[in-house]
Amino acid sequence: MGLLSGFGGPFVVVLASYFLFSFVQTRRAIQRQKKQHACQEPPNYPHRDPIFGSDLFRDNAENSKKFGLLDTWTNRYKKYGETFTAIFQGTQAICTVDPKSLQAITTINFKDYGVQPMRRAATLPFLGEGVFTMDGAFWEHSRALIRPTFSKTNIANLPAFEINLQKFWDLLPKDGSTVDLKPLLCKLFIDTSTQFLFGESVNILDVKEPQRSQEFLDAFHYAQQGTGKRLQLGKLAFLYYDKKYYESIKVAHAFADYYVDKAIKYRKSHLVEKDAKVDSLPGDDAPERNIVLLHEMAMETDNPKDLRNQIMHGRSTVFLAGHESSAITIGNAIFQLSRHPGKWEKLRAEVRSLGSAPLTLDRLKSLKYISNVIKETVHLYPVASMSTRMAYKDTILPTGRGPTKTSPVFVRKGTIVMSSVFALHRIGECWKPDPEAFRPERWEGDFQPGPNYMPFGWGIRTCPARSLAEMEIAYTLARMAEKYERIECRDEVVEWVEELRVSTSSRNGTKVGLIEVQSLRSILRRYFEE
Ligand code: HEM
Repeated sequence: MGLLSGFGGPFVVVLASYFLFSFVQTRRAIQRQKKQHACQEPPNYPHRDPIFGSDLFRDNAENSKKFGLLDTWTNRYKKYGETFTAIFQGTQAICTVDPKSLQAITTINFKDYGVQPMRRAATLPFLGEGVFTMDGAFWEHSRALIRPTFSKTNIANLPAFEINLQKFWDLLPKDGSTVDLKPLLCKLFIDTSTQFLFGESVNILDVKEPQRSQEFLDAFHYAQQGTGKRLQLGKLAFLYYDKKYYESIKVAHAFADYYVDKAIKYRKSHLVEKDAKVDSLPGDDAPERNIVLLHEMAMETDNPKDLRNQIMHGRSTVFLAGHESSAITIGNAIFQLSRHPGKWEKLRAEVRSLGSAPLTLDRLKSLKYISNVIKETVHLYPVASMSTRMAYKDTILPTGRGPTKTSPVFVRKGTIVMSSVFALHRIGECWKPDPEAFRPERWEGDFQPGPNYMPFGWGIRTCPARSLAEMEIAYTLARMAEKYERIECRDEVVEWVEELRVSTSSRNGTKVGLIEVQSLRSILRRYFEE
């Protein structure tokens, strides 16, 4: 005791001096780097609580409750500038929608940033570790697992998709009465993506189908909703407790495990087949088989946990990505087209110009207006509306500050860099004069928004399924155009209202009346007969 009290004073002084010295050294190093790169300071968000940023947190929560968080962020960028600093749950944050900076984060300076610190803990109970939540070697391994499948299936399996589409038609009213397309489109893509992922569809479109699939789906959506809340809570995710959330996770995992077991059996039998083939005569070609993502992954690993994680994984899981993003985007496109009958007619005229031959991939690719409708839909309503990264080291955002907005911004290690893709798609000069208008025509000619447009992400972590998704969306719209003369808006609320979960969608769905081509003819026939 005496010894401690004897040394206590000098020890504290030495320790304090050490910290002071390191602090001064770090500040000097930062100043040197700032000077070397001619960095400028971004403006600060006017916090009332500059330590924890609790005012910003509360403001976000209140606007989220009023379904106005996306507009709130857009207005903040308009007010404080395209790049400004803030405090997010006690951590320094840089909020930016500067296109060149976002481009640098996702390409040349990719390794300086990561997603894991924000995503892993919040998503772990449900999604485990996988391509969506991890960085570095783990992410590279996960991405490598799914890459071969996406490169082979860039070409969507349209005949298989058509089978599901036929079942989808059966669920739609034939008499033009009001229907909300949102949940039905979701079912269409659940069947499509489970076919692609597991090799067998859960057949949720089938009205006679067992309630097991519905039970899984409800559990999946509940767990997904809880995961969305945990992501919003950020560092405070551990405070989130909901018994039903954990029960839902158990149901969803049990469902996934069934398919994982099958995939592992497939791997074993396929490896035996492969060994047998070594002894077979040359020229014995393997029969054509459909690509099943889980089987492709099972050929790379036999680790059940690894496989389940890849199945369960958020946007990256093929499951969530496959069924949600495309379904939401088609719903949003119809949402707008039902409010713009002239544009629906233009889309139909383009599809009619192809004649009666079946819709092949090449024919789909020639449909420029449909392609522009898709681009415009994800411009207005990006499914991934927010993007967040953390700096793993001291680094630089190349532009964004200074009088000409070309001066770099210094980013200290541990800073969160937050971006609103929703705001990015509204703020840039290229969107003027009508960034909020639904105008597929803006994509005609040589319009190139470059990094002002990132609905599928950008750079190294960009969506690997972009072509697949675009083809499936184009096919669905083209087939609807063949079938429906008119799509009437039946929403009571005219505006699009946000719903923020892991993905961003229309809170009020897409309520429409679908007027079939034939039924219009028969109405006219009846009219003239009378
Ligand atoms: C309209 C449809 C879609 C949109 C708008 C979309 C958008 C995105 C975005 C923005 C990202 C990047 C997220 C980030 O930066 O962290 C992403 C990643 C990803 N998407 Fe998509 N996606 C769509 C459809 C799909 C589909 C259908 C699949 C699979 C069948 C898929 C699989 C993935 C995967 C695996 C990743 C993770 C990439 C990585 O982190 O390395 N997406 N998607």
